[in-house]
Order: sequence, then C-alpha cells, then structure tokens
Amino acid sequence: MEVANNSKHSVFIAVTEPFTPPHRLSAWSTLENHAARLRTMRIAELFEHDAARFATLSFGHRGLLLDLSKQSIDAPALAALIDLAGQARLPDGIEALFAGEHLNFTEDRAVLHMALRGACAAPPEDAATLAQSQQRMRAFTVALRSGTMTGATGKPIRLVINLGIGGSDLGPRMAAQALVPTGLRATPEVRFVANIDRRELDEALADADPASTLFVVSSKSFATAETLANAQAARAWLQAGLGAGCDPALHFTAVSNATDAAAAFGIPAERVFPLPEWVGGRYSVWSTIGLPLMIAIGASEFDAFLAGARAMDEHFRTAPPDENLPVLMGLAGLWNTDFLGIESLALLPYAHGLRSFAAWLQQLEMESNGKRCLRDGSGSVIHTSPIVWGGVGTVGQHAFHQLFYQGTRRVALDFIVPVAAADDVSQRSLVENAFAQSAALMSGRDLDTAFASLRAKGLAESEAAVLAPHLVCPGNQPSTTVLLPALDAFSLGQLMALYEHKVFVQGWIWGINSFDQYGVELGKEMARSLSAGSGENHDASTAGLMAAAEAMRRTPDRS
Ligand SMILES: O=P(O)(O)OC[C@H]1O[C@](O)(CO)[C@@H](O)[C@@H]1O
Repeated sequence: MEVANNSKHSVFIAVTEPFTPPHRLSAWSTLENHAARLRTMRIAELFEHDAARFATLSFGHRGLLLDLSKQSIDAPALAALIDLAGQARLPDGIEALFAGEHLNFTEDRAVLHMALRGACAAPPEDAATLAQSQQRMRAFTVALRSGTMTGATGKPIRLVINLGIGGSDLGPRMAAQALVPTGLRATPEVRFVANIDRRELDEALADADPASTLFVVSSKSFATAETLANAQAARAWLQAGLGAGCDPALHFTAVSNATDAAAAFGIPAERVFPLPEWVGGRYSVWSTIGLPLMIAIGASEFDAFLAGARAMDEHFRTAPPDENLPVLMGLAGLWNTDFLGIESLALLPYAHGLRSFAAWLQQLEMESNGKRCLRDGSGSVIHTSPIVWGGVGTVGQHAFHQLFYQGTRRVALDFIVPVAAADDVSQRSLVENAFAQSAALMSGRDLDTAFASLRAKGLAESEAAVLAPHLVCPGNQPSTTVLLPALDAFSLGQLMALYEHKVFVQGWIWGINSFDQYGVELGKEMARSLSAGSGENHDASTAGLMAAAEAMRRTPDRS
C-alpha cells in the first residue's frame, strides 16, 4: 500500500488496490499442511521433540513475557504464519496505521490512538486542540484531587461518577479497578455506571451526597441512549438533592466531541473535554475518555500508563515479525481460529484487579473483528474474531474450568499473570495456581493414570474400572501466558496496547475493517424503532413479545 498522508480518498484506495483474501495466499496452503500434521500431535509431545521450546517460543518486551510454548504450534508452522503476514503485507499495514492513513475506510477516518500516547504524530490540524484538551484534563484532575473543586453549595467534590457505555466505560473502568491501590479509595472516589437499568445508577448513588458528587458524561457522540438516560436521571437526582437555587451544571462535566449536544443538555463548552474523531470508542481510554481514570490514579500514574502503551507501540512498529509480540500473538490466535477450528478465547487474568479485563477485551476483539465483509466487499469464507470471554483466576477454577478439563471443545486460553514482588505471598499463590492450570490443561490425565490413582487409593479393580473413565481429562488445551512484573500502570499500558495491536494484526490479515461497528448500529436502529412504538413493523415473534410484555405490565398473570 502506498502510504498517503491523511488521504481523504481512502475508500477508493482500499477498494481499488489489489487485495487477496488470506486463504488465497500461498502461505495458507502451507499452513493447512502444518495444521494437518500438528492436529495429530499433543502439545506435550511437542515438548518431547523440542526441549528448548520454552526458550524459542517465549518473547520479552520491557519486563513483559509472552509465552507461546503451550500453543499447538511449532517453529516451522510459526515461520509459515510469519510468511502469511508478509504475503498479506502486514508491514505496510502497520506503517499505514502509524502514518495516519484512513484505515477506517468505511468511515473515512484515520486510526491514531497511538498519537495520544506520543508514539506518532496527530494530524497537524488537530495537534493544538489535542494538546489543549490534554492540558485541561490534567488541570481538572489536579483541582479535583487537591479538593479545591467545589460544587454548587461550596462543598468539595468527593465522588465522581462516570456515565458512559462501551468504550466510554469499559477501558477506564477496567484500568481504574486494576490501578487504584488495594484497600485505598481514590480521592475523590470514582465509580462507573453504564447500564440503562436504573439499578446500577441507584447503587452508585446509594451513599452519595449530591453536594459533593460530580458526574462525567462520557460519550463521544453525546447520542448514546443509555448514557443520556443516566445523565438525565443524575440531573433529576441533583435537582432534588441540591435544593432550589443551586445549579446542577457545576456537578457535570462531559467528555465528548458533540459540544452542541452537551450544551443543549446544560453542560457548557468550558466543561466539555473533546476527543479527536480518529479515536475509536474502544481505543479511547488513552484520550480524554480516560478522565475518570486520571482522576482515580493521578496524572503521573496516567503518564506511566501512556508510557507503557507507547513502549509497546514502538516495539510493534519497529521489531521484526519473529520478535514482535503483537504480531506473534495475533498469528497464534489466527492459527487457533482458522487452522485448528477453535472457536473461543478465554481470558484468565490471575489478579482481582483485572476482573473486568475480559469485558474490556470482548469489546476490543469482537467489536473490531467480529465481521465478515472484506476490504474488497466480498464475504470472508474463513472465521474471523473468536468468541472472547473469561473470568478471574482462581475463581474460575472452581467453576467453568471444568469444561476446559473434560468438555468436548478445545478452547484457547490466555493466562494473564502479574508476578509481583518476592514477599507478596498472596500473589505468589495466584502465580502458582495459574501455572498449575496451564500445565494440567496441557498434559491432562489419561485412563491409565486415572486407573493407577484409584488403585493407589485402595479401590477394588472393578470399582476403579467404572470410575476411571470419569477421571480422564484429555488436556491439550492450547494456552498463552503473559507474565507482568507487577500490576502497575506501565505494565497495564503495555498489556492493553499488546492486545490492541494483536487485534489490528488479525483484522489486517483477515482483510476486514477493524475500526467500524455497523453491526451494533443495526441493533440501535431496531431499539429506536421499538421505542417509537412501531411494533407492527416487526417480525411476528418480536410483535408477540411486545404484546406479551405490555399485557404483563398491566396484569401480571402468576396463576
Ligand atoms: O461514546 P459513545 O458515543 O456514547 O459510544 C459508546 C459506545 O457505543 C458504540 O458506538 C457501540 O454502540 C461503541 O463503539 C462505543 O464505544
């Protein structure tokens, strides 16, 4: 691809430039041969053939370690994947991304969240506004954290509630949970409300004092139904709690680039923090959408968070493919999806602080790559984004890990493991548990071993024969382990940027636009049409459900 500076015609470039779907590239058939060979081999066997596998399939970057040695892959297959990336012109894609080419060609936008972390230039026409809004965000944070910002009654603000959804919630919420020190409440405390279900807002307000509460309405578009409904409910709560004569506007700020819509709601322009159009919602935590995070952790920790991501950006842009962590991670995921037929990716962070990591990644991966239309308008004949889900270790070990052990599916697993300092006993136990799980899920337990363990417990031969098959665990579940030195701002920034770029690598090779979300837009249109009461235009099931719900509202029949 020829890299054009902020081309205004990238739709045409994307459509007319030669594009070959990945399954037509010659590396694809080579990979199919490798897959036929590797599908018959267990991961544990791969270690028998290559004792140095951990050393050759583990990759480091600034203290972070990415271990791919427990994937069903070997060096020749990985080399073929790297060939595939070359044939798909991934290096051109990376260069185009950082150069501000309009890779989001369906919306004619650049994709430059890396500019927010200082890893590349913002478009010159936006640079001054960007610097100004970042500066204002810092000043606002300092005023809030120092207790000098007061509400309408003169009381200092002690509680900040972020009202946002999707990318305007998941990133800041996840990162704040991860980085606000254990046992300490941030000053002011920061809470997050996303759901239009009033219960979430009510919970956040349960012990709140209107006079010392500030709402951040985080909505790039200032048009998202859930966020606006919560903002209106918050305003009503403030009006009732502050009393006559007090201006609720002093208890609101907005992060949005729809300043007119924010002003119409009652938030004046000087209390609105804009963000550039080239920052997509799911990539926006680095922008002013990160305001609640900055308030929770302070500006210098936020800088460390940006620095971690910037370090990963620089690595992604410059490291050769066979040392490049996002490239390798992306290729390993593509291998699982398209060559091993694995449909889901379970995220297993071994840290309570990362309890919302899977939710953040779900949006990042599934909203970015849950698509089928290729750059040339044709439909993908291979699978794209896996189904991403997960939950924290060790909690999941006592619940859904059962399916990994004895279910009928192969599931790809990502263990995210902060190691922490030597004297951190509880973290040591988490680390050991993570390693035990990935090892047991790789090796499994065969029938002979199950039999032997039952005999050793003193069971009669006939009893052991009945029970042993129920103890068999096939193992061979492929996993990636990411080790972080600690769950700190730098490492979290690195980790999130690693996943962002992984998603780019996969989307680029699959040939889809990872940066639009026309699918979710269809759901929004349907919701608008339902709430406008046009049920008669819907399918018979939906019309029936609407009628049943209406009848239930009037007279619930519990007989
Ligand atoms: O910040 P906004 O405009 O309220 O959008 C919130 C979220 O809604 C979406 O547009 C999808 O509905 C996401 O992409 C975005 O992160």
